[in-house]
Order: sequence, then C-alpha cells, then structure tokens
Amino acid sequence: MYLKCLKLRQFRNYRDCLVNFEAPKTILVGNNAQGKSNLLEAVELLSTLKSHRSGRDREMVLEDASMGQIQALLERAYGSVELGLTLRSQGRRTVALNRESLRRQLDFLGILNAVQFSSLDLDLVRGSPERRRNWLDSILTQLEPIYAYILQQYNQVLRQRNALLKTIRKQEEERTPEGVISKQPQTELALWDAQLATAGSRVTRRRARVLQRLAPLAQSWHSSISGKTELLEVTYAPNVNLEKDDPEAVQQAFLDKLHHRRFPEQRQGITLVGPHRDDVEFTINQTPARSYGSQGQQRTLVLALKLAELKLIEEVVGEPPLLLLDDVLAELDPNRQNQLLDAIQDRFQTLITTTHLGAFDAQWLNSSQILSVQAGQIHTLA
Ligand SMILES: Nc1ncnc2c1ncn2[C@@H]1O[C@H](COP(=O)(O)OP(=O)(O)OP(=O)(O)O)[C@@H](O)[C@H]1O
Repeated sequence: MYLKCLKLRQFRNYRDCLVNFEAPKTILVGNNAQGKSNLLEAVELLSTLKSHRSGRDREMVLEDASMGQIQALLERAYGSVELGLTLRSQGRRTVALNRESLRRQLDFLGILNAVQFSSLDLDLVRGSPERRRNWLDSILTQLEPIYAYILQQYNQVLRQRNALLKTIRKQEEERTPEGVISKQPQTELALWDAQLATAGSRVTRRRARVLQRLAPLAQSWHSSISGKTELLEVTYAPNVNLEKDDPEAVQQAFLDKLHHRRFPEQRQGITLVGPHRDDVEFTINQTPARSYGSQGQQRTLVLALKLAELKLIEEVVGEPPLLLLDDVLAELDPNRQNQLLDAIQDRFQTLITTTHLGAFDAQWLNSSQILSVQAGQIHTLA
C-alpha cells in the first residue's frame, strides 16, 4: 500500500498542511517540538484510530480550535481510498471513507496498515506488562479489525465486574455480626464470571495465535541481526493458561481460576483473573532479556520484533504495510541501520523522523524524499 498524500487541518500544531509523498522513503527533518512526531501520529491514527501518546481527542485538536481533521489518499492493490478522521475538542470523533461517513468506526480499521517504531518501543522489553499487551493488541487490531471490538467488550465486562466486586467488598465491610447479607450480588457475580470467561477467552486465544506466528519471524530476524550468535524466544504468558486453542476448554480454565481466586478478588474488590494481566516474555539464549539483556541486545530485539510485525502484516493483509520510524534510526548503529535498510528496501513505504541528517547512511539519503518540518509547516529539501 502506498500513502500518496496526507492533509492535516487543525491537528496538533498543524493549521493547514498538505504533504505529497513522492518516494518510498520520506525523511522528516527538524528541531525538537516542530511537529515531526505529530505527523506520524496522524498516520497512526488513520491506521488504528489510536495514538500511543494521547488518549484524548481534545489534546490533538489545535489549541483554541474546536475541530481537527486528518485526510489521506491511500493506494491499495484494489484501488485508491480516501480516508478522513475528524476530531473534536468536545464531542465524538467521526470517520469517513471515500467521503462517506461511516456509522461504525470498526469499518475504518484495517485499511491503512502501519508498523510504528519509536524510541518508546525500546521500552517494550523493560517496560510494564501493559506496554507489551498494548503492543500485541495493536498488531491484532491491524490483522483482524474485529479484535478491537472483542477487546472493547472484554474491557466493558471487566469494568462492570470490578464495580460489582467493590460493592461486595463494601457490603462485607459494613456487615454487622448479626446482619443478614443479600445473596443478590453473588448471583450477579456468577453471571459476570460467565461473561468474563467468554469475552476473555476470545482475547487470550487470539493473543496466543498471533504470538505463535510472530515468534518464529522475530527469532529469525534476531538471529540474522546478531550474526547467528543469539537465540530469541518470544513466549506468551497468559494469566489464564490455555493448553489448546479450544474455546470451551479455555472458558473452563477461566471459570476454574475465577473460582480459585474468589476470596482474594472479593477482599481486594478487583478482578485478578483474565487477559488484562497477561504478559509476553522475551529470552535471549534462555536468559530473560528484561533483566540481563544489554541495551544493544534489547535494541536488536525490538528491531527484530518490528521487522517481524512488518512481515506478518504483509503476509496476512497481502500488501506491505507502512513503516513509521519515529526518531529511532539514529539510535541504531550502522550495522542495525543496514539490516533495516536491507529488510525494507523499497517494498515498505517508510516515513522517518530525525533531528539531523548526519546519522544517515548516504544510501538512505540518496533514495529518500527529504522534508523539513518547522513549527507545523513542511517544505521540500530534496
Ligand atoms: N493540540 C495542539 N495544538 C497546538 N500545538 C500542539 C498541540 N499538541 C502538540 N502541539 C505542539 O506540537 C509540538 C510537538 O511536536 P512533535 O511532538 O511532533 O515534536 P517533534 O518535531 O517530533 O520533536 P521531537 O524531536 O522533540 O520529538 C510542540 O510544540 C507542542 O506544543
């Protein structure tokens, strides 16, 4: 797929800006806080309807404006598509395809596929489990947009079950020795258990499946970048174990664990069982990368994961996704830069941000469109 142009109106620090992408690689160069990451964020939003930086639409709309817009023209194998996203400082966002407003945001997902690689991703290994869950979820959403809905349903059940557990805890705390306790919350809890198991097993099974496909790809990249000296293993650590990919078996395992954790859950007033407590483990030569991996090894690992994402999305979607490199290239040594260059060639359209061109290999510079970004304005340099 190829992003031909992007138009930003009142989005972040862009008042009105049109960018035509004229080469498979575009380097956006500029000082700090000029709007380079904002532009990549706009593409990320068109891809997943999520930004890894901010949850609030209000913060993404240009200060003092009430509405911001991101529009793009994308070429896919089946034809051109016009994407439009309108953000409001108050009120709901709306999405449009080929200028027609869509009723369901789900239908907007999976049209523009992109893999994002920013310096924040270097935190994927050392960061919290939530970081790794979000990473996994964003891959899944791209591969299978319905996953966004599945996850939303799970989170909704989780919130409601947590509220009920808090009510139960409060009731317990306020109970006098001779007081009679209502059975109703417990009956209600059994209903929520069943819903949590159903929705949770959908999430867990999908996460397991995607990792099963991603892990060998990442392993092979990691081996090649490390000169075959390191063996990477990527393993899913689900909160509810799944022995096989069978919905009923996973739901039963879920219900068994809920039963087992009943008292701590009611004491703490929160749900302790489910994929909101999953993690992903990375080991290098059988040692946890988190605690032992050097900075260099962790960089290799994250680069391998990103390359694996590109490959997997390409395999599943049938077209190469975009690659968004936000300020990470300079952090990779020449060897890793070249590995990346070899891997993407001209097959994956790549948008790269940087504060200086000095860190780039001459080959990169010669084959790229170079744009300068200054206070929300974009000019062509080469
Ligand atoms: N809603 C908004 N309205 C106006 N300006 C905004 C808004 N949100 C962010 N900005 C501005 O955008 C700028 C940040 O841009 P961005 O994050 O793209 O930086 P960058 O060019 O990638 O620089 P760096 O190299 O530091 O990452 C800041 O000046 C910030 O004040």
